[in-house]
Amino acid sequence: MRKERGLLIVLSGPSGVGKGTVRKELFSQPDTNYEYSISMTTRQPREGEIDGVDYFFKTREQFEELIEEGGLLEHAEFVGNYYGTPLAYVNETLDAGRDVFLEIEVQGAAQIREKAPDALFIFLAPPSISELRERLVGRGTETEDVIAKRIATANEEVEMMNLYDYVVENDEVQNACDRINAIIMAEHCRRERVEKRYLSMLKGE
Ligand SMILES: Nc1ncnc2c1ncn2[C@@H]1O[C@H](COP(=O)(O)OP(=O)(O)OP(=O)(O)O)[C@@H](O)[C@H]1O
Ligand SMILES: Nc1nc2c(ncn2[C@@H]2O[C@H](COP(=O)(O)O)[C@@H](O)[C@H]2O)c(=O)[nH]1
Repeated sequence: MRKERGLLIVLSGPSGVGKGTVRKELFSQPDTNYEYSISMTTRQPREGEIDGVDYFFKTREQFEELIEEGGLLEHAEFVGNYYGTPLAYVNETLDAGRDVFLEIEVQGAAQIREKAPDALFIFLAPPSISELRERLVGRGTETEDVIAKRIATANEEVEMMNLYDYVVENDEVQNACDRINAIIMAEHCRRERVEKRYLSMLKGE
């Protein structure tokens, strides 16, 4: 029997909204049924970040080679650094029938919308821009200058939220996780219904 291709789930939203926090919480749940695609970046590792766990850390030369070779599903330059999704891992995992979860910024999500319009697009939104700023400052990983650039970019990014299938407010981490799990479950049910309808149409029922 033909194996159903997995679902590509794209979680996007401004820097500091809590994408990583929500994603880690989702993946800490024992019944999580999707795989996380580890991104590549040219940014310097933050304290405690591990190569191959948080990111695959690359030089600009290595990253540009990957772009040339067509090794990335999408990539973007964000506040001075490259970020991108390895293509082979995503394809192999989806082909094996497993769902893949991407946590990326909005330019990359827009590229995936072009290449894989049947992916599920979720925008994680902050309660307000001032709360977003507080979260970025509170995280304490960027300089004031970089925080200012990320906030300026966030103002443009929130304009894009109407292009997404769903907008989830990250007020409380657990609420956001519950909403995302419900959206993914509903999407699977919708796809199953469409597939059944299509098969019965083919059989002439
Ligand atoms: N619902 C929430 N309420 C309060 N603080 C939160 C919430 N979600 C995340 N945070 C905090 O906000 C900060 C930024 O979160 P996180 O690093 O997960 O954001 P991000 O969207 O992944 O950022 P980036 O895109 O820069 O990687 C962290 O200090 C985190 O603990
Ligand atoms: N387009 C892509 N964006 C990505 C990817 N991996 C992470 N990101 C996003 O970049 C910013 C900055 O990340 P940070 O770790 O430096 O704070 C943030 O919005 C990430 O979600 C990717 O593969 N492609």
